[in-house]
Amino acid sequence: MSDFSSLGLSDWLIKQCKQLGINKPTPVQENCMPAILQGRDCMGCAKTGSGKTAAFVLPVLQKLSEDPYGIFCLVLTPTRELAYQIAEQFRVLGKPLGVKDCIIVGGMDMVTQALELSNQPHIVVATPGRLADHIRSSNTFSMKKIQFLIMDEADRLLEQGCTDFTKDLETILRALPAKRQTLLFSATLTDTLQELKSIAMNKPHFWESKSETKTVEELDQRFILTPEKVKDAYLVHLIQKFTDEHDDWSIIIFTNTCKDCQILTMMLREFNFPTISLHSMMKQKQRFANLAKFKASVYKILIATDVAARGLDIPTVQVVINHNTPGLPKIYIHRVGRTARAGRNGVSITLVTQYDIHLVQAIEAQIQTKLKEYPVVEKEVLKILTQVNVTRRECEIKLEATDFDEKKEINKRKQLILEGKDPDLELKRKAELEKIRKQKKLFQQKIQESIQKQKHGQLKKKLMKRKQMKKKKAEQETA
Ligand SMILES: Nc1ncnc2c1ncn2[C@@H]1O[C@H](COP(=O)(O)OP(=O)(O)OP(=O)(O)O)[C@@H](O)[C@H]1O
Repeated sequence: MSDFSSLGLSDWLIKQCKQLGINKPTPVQENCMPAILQGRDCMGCAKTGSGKTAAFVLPVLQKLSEDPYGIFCLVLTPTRELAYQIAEQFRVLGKPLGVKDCIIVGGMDMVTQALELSNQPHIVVATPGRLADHIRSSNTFSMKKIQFLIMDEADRLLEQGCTDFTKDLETILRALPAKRQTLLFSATLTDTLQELKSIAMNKPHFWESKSETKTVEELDQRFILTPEKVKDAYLVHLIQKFTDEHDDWSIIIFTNTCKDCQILTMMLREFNFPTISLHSMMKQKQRFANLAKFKASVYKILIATDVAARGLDIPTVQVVINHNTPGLPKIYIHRVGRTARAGRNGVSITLVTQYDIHLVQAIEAQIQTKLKEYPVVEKEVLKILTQVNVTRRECEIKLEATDFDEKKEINKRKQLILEGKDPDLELKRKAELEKIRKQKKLFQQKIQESIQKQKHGQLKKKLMKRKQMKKKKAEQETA
């Protein structure tokens, strides 16, 4: 394995790395940094926790030190928390350079951000939506001279999931110079490879770690098969067990929805577990505050939606629990990747109901690893089942008494207005679509039924015919 200096990194940066305990390059750094330093576009696909951030931060800082100006580099990332984490890496590693960074994310004051942008920071780290808003509404900054465009979690930025970034990305790309270096990184690039290649146009250097498995070896991947109604009791049992056995462990629990995240947080608090939550229906300042408290181990348990699935680097996390089985293998890979980072060990436990078995099979096929059953004394779980379910119901009632659902509705309407749509018209359109969908389903059901009837009728006819022939034959034989 080579060292940082043979990869072309300057002494001052090597010294900075040493201070952070980064002594030898990881494979993604070893294979991507020389190409970036040579001025090439680069696409790097390596497992979670393998040091992809430093693989782009270090060469950018080196190039910035040779010709410092603002805005030199733009980093795009799908979540606000991740934007802060990346900016921090630039700040820490680039300390001797006095790097000026600026974070442009939603949920924070736009005027302050506009001012910071006009001060020509060296590095801008942004989520696409808010940056596109600034580009559309302001002419006090220019990104026409940027040297680097970096898309971290690049596949997420390009996929059309619940947050679709494509329109904002178009706006941003139009504001950038064609002559630039484009760097794309993720642990799961392959699904969107073609789209990514069109963004990194200059024959990018593509590097992918050559392992068959998609998750790290240090991760012990487990599952528990449970009926839906017993899930929460398993969860409480597992947390009790982990907290009894380990003082210094942190746990992340992933849930499917914001509401589930909120209810589980309330429930675990009723059991006196130091729990805090992170989901997109919280105010941004609260999100940052909660994450900071979790990172500082003030709270040992974080319950989060997939807003925390990608990129977050919290070394104390030893356990990831999937309260629901992720619908996509890719989401599973990122979620469980919040533990067992940078060579550390970790455990992931996925709660699986009988309806999720096909999802587990898809996950196993993708990661090329079989999940092992996590041993639990079922008697212990059944002992707390009633208490857990009653507590959950109480929390649900408490939440219903708040304006949680109402807030969700308001947030949805706000989002539609921001997208330039009329919320009432949109609701009508959705209702009509739903009606058409139902009619279509009904129609398909009817067709299926008539096909079945027809088949049944044909079969009946065949059987009758056969019977008649048999009868005729028998009569002929007796005659
Ligand atoms: N060469 C290195 N040696 C030791 N530790 C490193 C090295 N490079 C980075 N690290 C550390 O490894 C941890 C994980 O790095 P990073 O967050 O960049 O992972 P990642 O590959 O981006 O993961 P993800 O896909 O989950 O975003 C960080 O704490 C980082 O400081």
